[in-house]
Amino acid sequence: MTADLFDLPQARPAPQTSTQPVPLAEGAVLFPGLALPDAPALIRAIHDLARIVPFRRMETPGGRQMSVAMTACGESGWCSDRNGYRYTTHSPVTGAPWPPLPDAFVAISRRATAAAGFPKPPLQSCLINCYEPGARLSLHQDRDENAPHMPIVSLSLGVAATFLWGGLRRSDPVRRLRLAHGDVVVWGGPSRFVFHGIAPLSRSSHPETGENRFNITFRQIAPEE
Ligand SMILES: O=C(O)CCC(=O)C(=O)O
Ligand SMILES: [Fe+2]
Repeated sequence: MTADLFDLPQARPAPQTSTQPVPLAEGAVLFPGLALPDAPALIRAIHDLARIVPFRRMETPGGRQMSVAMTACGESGWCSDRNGYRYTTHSPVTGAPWPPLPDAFVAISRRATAAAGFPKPPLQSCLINCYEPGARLSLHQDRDENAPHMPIVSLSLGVAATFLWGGLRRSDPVRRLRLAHGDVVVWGGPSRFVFHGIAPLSRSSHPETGENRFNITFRQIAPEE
């Protein structure tokens, strides 16, 4: 894969249909447009979930407010506050268990995982991120889960973003990839702990989400189901 494919976020036009998978590293692949047919149902499900547990901008352990607003569903949901990052079985906001995964979520997690060649889909937890213009997620590893053999499945909906895809060390070079509406990235195996993030979201608009970008990530958080 040549570097210039990745260096220019605008180099790849937003696909109207799915196109060929783009390998990112061993165990990591981008599926342009894989979730496009499911996008309206996924977005409806996000709005339904947000009525049960509203999006909120959580505090980091260092006391800063995240620019990305989050909610969750599944057996467990990811939370951050002054005490650290963790998964909880109940929403700290409602005190109730997190809502179950909507059927449309389960279906796309299964499809993407199979397409990437992993034997089982991660379905225990789903984090939903809402980015407004300027919101970002700095370079990090997903390592609050206790199931290193299971991949992360990540879907992008709405306004396109620049995905930062690094290496296993924070200091490794970082590629910039455009993630458009309906794109899916799966990373696992030797890429499970690759550093990644999202550059500040540009102000733009999408017919299905307005100025927002939604991201859904599926994770397995315990060694066995
Ligand atoms: O928004 C994205 O595409 C990435 C989200 C992410 O890395 C995370 O939620 O841990
Ligand atoms: Fe992440």
